[in-house]
Parts: sequence; structure tokens; C-alpha cells
Amino acid sequence: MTTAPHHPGDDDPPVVEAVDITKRFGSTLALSGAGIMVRRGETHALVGRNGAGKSTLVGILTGLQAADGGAVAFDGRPAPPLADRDAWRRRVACVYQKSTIIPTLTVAENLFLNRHARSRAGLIRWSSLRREAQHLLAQWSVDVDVRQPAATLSVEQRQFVEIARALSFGARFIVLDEPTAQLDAAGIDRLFTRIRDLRAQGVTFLFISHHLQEIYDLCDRVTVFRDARHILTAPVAGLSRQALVAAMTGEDVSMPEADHRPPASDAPVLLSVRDLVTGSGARLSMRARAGEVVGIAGGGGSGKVEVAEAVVGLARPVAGSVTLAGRVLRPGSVPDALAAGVGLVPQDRHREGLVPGLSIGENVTMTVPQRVGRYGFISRARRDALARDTIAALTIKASGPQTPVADLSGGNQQKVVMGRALANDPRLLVLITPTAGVDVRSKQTLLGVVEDVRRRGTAVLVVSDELDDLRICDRVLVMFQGRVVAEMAHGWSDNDLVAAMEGVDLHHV
Ligand SMILES: Nc1ncnc2c1ncn2[C@@H]1O[C@H](COP(=O)(O)OP(=O)(O)OP(=O)(O)O)[C@@H](O)[C@H]1O
Repeated sequence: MTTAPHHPGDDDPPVVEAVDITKRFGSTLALSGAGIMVRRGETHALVGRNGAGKSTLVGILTGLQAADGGAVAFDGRPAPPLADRDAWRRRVACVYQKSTIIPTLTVAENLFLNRHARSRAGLIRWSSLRREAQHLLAQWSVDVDVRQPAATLSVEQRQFVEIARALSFGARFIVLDEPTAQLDAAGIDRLFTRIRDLRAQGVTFLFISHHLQEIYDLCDRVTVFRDARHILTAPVAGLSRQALVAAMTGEDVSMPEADHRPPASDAPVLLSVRDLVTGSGARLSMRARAGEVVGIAGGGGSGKVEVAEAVVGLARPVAGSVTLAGRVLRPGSVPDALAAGVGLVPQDRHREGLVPGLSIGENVTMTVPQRVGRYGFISRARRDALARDTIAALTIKASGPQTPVADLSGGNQQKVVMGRALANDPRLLVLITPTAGVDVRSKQTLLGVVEDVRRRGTAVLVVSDELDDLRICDRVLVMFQGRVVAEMAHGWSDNDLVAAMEGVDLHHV
């Protein structure tokens, strides 16, 4: 008898294997005969365009959703019944973009929610609860004070706490759903170091991201989904970027370099920000002309988001003024900013972006009742027409304008936020990290929108640390520790911009 060559790990059953999974939501086929196999000890990437079915698969792999067909097995054994939550928690956990931590409780309470050590009288033993929590975090090298309220955790600390919580249930397989979307470059580095350490300790990861470079930096193998189906699974080394993008999009795409035409130098100044000072002490003075695209770049803690939020009224500045087309905006008032012609894509679409229970149509037209009806009456037909235009222009994957936003995939929700920002033909469009969670092709669509509106004379602020977002700008103001430290003209080199964002300023303003 001859034997095949033996590879270590080959004989171990996969940590998880999902076979021939089908899942429908009404008329939408979210997964169609799709599957995945994750080996013990690997970091496995799952990629695909917005709406490809990734989150749906995660729901099924974590036992939160029932598949309509197919089978899931952990370590070669069939998955437990959906009702047995404890059994699922011992096998798998998912750290979502949206926190599952309860902000008003302390870190220790969050870690041991519903499994507190109790005295014989049934009272919670706070001291032992704290000790256990400290021990748990120390075991996984998470440096967080367990007595602090969870609300005070940074995104990064919150993710580490959620990972430690998952491990404490016994799970050694962790799904990370777009964990880098809200982190800056330094935070991503620390997260990756942590993931590599945990992998060395035997933890397996399924890693979802729209940043393909991260897949190459971190992962061993990658699975691609497209239109509800499994397309390929391959080792990352040896798979070219072009082949990966082709698998995701079903076509051979090379990213065209958009031709850049700066606004006319005699275009009128539309936006004027004078000596703005935010609550946290960040400062901004700037002007933008009609049709000009200005970037505000910076890492975490640079103050870029704070100043942008002060410009649009999401936060009240402590000093300074914002003038749009001759009108001085009321400080700290979003309604006043909208009335003056501001279109806004906020950073946190969960908090400030969308009303999940309402339809795409309702969300898109929320800030423009005057465009869809007279005398305060909103015509459904006109609302739907406007929503249909948005769906087509931004290629939103949805069955129609009536679809509730809660039923859309994450990237498609972000497009609805963009649609709403555009619905009142803004004079000033302010985009805060606009392509977070958006797939490669959709990124092109969203950034293409900027080119369209600037041609119509809208001024645009792009607030981001993503080089692709900033590349479309006519100039980029780089912030560091609350101050603009550099201004870079279109055509900057990546190195120069990154150096400036890190405070190594080569081009003083
Ligand atoms: N609860 C739901 N009701 C109706 N349709 C849904 C529901 N959840 C998901 N869908 C649909 O299923 C399809 C797959 O969505 P899914 O969230 O799995 O995509 P995804 O790959 O995670 O996308 P993204 O990268 O944008 O997060 C989409 O067409 C989505 O609109």
C-alpha cells in the first residue's frame, strides 16, 4: 500500500467546516451552496464585495442564525443545537464592529456577566469577580483596569476585552468582523501583533476586512465569496492581488488613475473656517473654493474628526466661526448646517447615520422633506423615485427603496448614508472616513461621486487617514496633535503624507 505525503496538521479535523450552506431572506438569496473550511491554528481571511454574504456566513458559523440548508461542524463534530448558547460559546466567538459590551457596566462585570461568583446567600462577590477578571486579562496580556466603566474603553481596548471574554468561555476560534475599520495605523499594528501572539498560543482566526493589504500582511489562506457563492480558497502567498480582486468582482479590473483637474483659481470661496477651537483643543483655519476637494488627514488623536464635527455642528466649538456661502453657521447646530447646504457622512453610521428600522427611501430623504413633498406632506412615490436614483447611482445592493436599512449589508448601509448626504444637493459635502467597510469597487463608486459633485461646484472636505480617500483631493491639510502641521498639494508621495501624519513634518505650513 502506498501512502500520500504527510503534512503536519493534515489529520486534524478542521476547526470549523461549513458545507453547502444556503440562506434566504425573503426574496434575497444571501448564501447559495457556499462553504468554508478553517484549519486549526491558521488565520483565515474571508473577503468579498459588499453584500456577498460574509456576515450571513458569520451569523451561521456562530449559531445566531439558522441556515436553510447545509451543515456546520466544529472539530469534525456536528454543531450544537442553536438553543444551546453555552455550547456555541465554547466553540466560537465573533468580535463585531459594533460593540456587544454594555457601556454602563465595568469591564469586570462585562467579562463575567451572568456567571458571577455568588456567596451562599446568592450575593455577588465583587472582590472575587474583580480578581478573576484581572487574572483573565493578565493571562492574555490585556492591559486594562477592570474597574473602569466599559464606556471609557477605546475601540482597541474594547476589542481586546471581547477577545479575552471569548477565550474565557473556552473558544479557541475567533471571528473578527472588520476589526480594523475604526483603528488608526498604530492601533492596527498593535491588533496584528496581538493576533499573531494568540495564533502562536493556538488560537484560530477568521478575519474579515476590505483592506486587501491586511490580508497579505496577516493571513495564511483566503476564501472569496461573490454573489452568495464560494469562489475560491487559496494560500495568500502566491495569490496575486489582481487574481484576488478578479475573484471578488468576477472581472479583471485594473484601477484607473482618475484624471485630476483642479478647480478654477477664480472659483469663489464657499467655506471659510476661522480660528475654530474644539472642546479637546484642536484648531483649524481653512478655506475651500467652489468645486475644490480638500483633505483633512491625520492619525488617531490628531483632532481631524473633532474639527470636522465642529464644522458641521455635530460638536460645539469653544471658539471660532464657520461661514458657508456667506452665511455664518450656528455653532453646534446640525439642523442649521443642513439648512445652509451641508451634506454629511458622519464617522459613526450606527450612531449618527441611519435609522435602521426605516426604509432606504425614508433614510435617504430624511433631511430633505421639501424635495419630496409640499406642505409638509411626503409623497411616497417621489420618495421612492429619489431612493431608486440613489440605489442606481451608488449601486446599492437591495431589492428596492422599501427595503429596511437594517436588512442591508454594512457596506451598502454606508452607501445609503452617502445617498442621504447628496439628497439635498449640498454646497459643502463633508465626508468623515467615508470608505470604512466599503469594498474595492464600491470605493471607486463613492469616490467617483466626489468627482461628480465637485464638477457641479460643491466644495468637499474628505476627513480620513486612508490614502485612497485622500488621493482624490486637490490638497490635503495634515493634522497632528490638534494642529495642521502640513499642507500637501495633489500628487504627494505616500511616504511624505504618512510621515506628515506621524508628525515628521517635511513641509511646514
Ligand atoms: N436580515 C436580513 N434581511 C434581509 N436581507 C438580508 C438580511 N441580512 C442580510 N441580507 C441580505 O443578504 C445579502 C448578504 O448580506 P451580508 O450582510 O451577508 O453581506 P456582507 O458580505 O457581509 O457585506 P458587507 O461587506 O457590506 O458587510 C445582502 O443582499 C443583504 O442585503
